[in-house]
Amino acid sequence: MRKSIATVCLSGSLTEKLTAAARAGFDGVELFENDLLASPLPPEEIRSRAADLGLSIDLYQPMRDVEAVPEEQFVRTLRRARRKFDVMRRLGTDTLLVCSSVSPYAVDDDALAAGQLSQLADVARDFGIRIAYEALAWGRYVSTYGHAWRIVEQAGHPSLGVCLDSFHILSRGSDPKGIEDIPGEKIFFLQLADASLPAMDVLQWSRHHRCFPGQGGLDVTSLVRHVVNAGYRGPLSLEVFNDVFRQAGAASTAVDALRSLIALEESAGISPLPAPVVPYGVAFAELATADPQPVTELLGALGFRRTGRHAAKPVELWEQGEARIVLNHAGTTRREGTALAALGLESPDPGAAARRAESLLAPVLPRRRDAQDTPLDAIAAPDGTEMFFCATRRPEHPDWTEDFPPCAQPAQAETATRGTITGIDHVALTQPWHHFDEAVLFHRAVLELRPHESVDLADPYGLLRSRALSDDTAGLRLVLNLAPDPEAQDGTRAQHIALATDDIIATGLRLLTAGAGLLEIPANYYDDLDARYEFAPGELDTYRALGILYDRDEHGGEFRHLYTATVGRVFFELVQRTGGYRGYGAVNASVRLAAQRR
Ligand SMILES: O=C(O)c1ccc(O)c(O)c1
Ligand SMILES: [Mg+2]
Repeated sequence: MRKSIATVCLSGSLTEKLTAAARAGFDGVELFENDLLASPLPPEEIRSRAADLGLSIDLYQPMRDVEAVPEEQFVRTLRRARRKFDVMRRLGTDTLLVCSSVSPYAVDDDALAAGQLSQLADVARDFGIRIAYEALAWGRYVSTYGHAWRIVEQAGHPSLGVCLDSFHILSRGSDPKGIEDIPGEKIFFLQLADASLPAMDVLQWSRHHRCFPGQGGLDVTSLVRHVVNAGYRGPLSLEVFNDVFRQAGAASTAVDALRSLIALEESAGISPLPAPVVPYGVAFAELATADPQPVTELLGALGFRRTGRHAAKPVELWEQGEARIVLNHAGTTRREGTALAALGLESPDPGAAARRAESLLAPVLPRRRDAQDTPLDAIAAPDGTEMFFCATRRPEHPDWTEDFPPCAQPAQAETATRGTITGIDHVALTQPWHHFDEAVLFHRAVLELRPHESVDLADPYGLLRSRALSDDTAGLRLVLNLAPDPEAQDGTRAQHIALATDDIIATGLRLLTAGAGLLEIPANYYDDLDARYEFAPGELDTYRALGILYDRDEHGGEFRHLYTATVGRVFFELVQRTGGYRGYGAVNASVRLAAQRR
């Protein structure tokens, strides 16, 4: 279907908004009146710029407080409407959105509403214009789509139809099934938005916390199915009021927006995409470092061994169990010290995974970083992290580990005790504030990961918003964090790699013996644990000594985890899950964050 976006979704001047929408690949826009009023360009100029960019102006909006008002007020409305119809003619747009009245002078009288909307539609018809009537969730008397449709039906005017807005319908908990009772040709326009849950006052929720479909908690997909079943064939148009998108760059917001419609068309069964290819897990995490010594010491203390060295570049492979760290000495600035630069995702079909990502507008990176490297399909995530779709030592695919010929081991590493680290449990990526919702949708759509509820974690100097995504068999887990202060030079900017261990105590002891810095957890935390749970004799003393944190879920699943000191922008978490524990120890986050602040 045609895809449009309301100018209110994007930041900047009207020209910037139009350019961003066109570059992303939209077909049209809804022009918000405020964007027109604030623009120095005459309507004819806006019309021709849009046309030059390949954009139609699909809707002009909003006109307010039209219906069910006293006669003298309605006369003024008609006068204003004639002027607006003239502007719309100059803009080359033929549909005007009218929101249901919020006027204190409005009355609860459907016949009056239908009569006045019909008179407005009469005038509109002379200009070749159609009126799309939308029920605002907070409308004075008309707040549901069913009520708006009854009034439109009663008016029976060919130039009057309804505008459906997924936010107003779903925020009120209306059943979208009834949409199928509206004739498709009377649905003049469809506006789509999702929103985060839980709800708040509906007007504030609508004006500040809408997001693109797939980023929030509303079932926009089913609503679209009902609208298409009703016979609607107009554009799918995004109308999102969001405080973050108002400030973020219009170009990236527009791409994020179009991605949400592409994913929505797939989920609603309108147009298919290449099938999702769910990764098995993390094949490797790549750390770029300007200062390798602290991080190699830490990897050694964790029991990793340097198993390979790139033939041509200062890049090393470190391994333990299925956990692999690529250490790139050439890849970052001094200021960063050490940072997570890339993730390898173990993929059943790397090529197919890349094609799906590309169909969802993921930026595709060159398949080889250098001429001699194994070709790998790669994309950039919204935060800039490079994501490689790869296969590790699977004969049917190019093997990335072949870029790392084995290197001689120092003697003591050969005799080291069995490693207790088995793989990478999850990776936590700190997101820039304006890419958080975008990143959720990106990973959900591209990797078919299921977003968990967003949680707000108390940090001593702010809040850390955190949202995990995983697949149902939990082969791959990503945690997206939104730091209170992304510029800060402390733990809140850090990315972290959580390593799975089958023996957290042995791992902790090994770190302690090696003299590696462990995060110090206050005694008060252990006094509280002691008050909440019963432990075996001595168990809690071990946790105290090693800084192990503990959580238990309602099914008796247990989670034990500890943290290393932070190196550059990176730290490691060691996690041991037992009894089917699926969470991330969120209850312990504030204690951990405070310790990292110290
Ligand atoms: O918040 C508003 O006033 C408003 C205006 C126009 C719309 O289409 C809408 O959904 C909300
Ligand atoms: Mg709307």
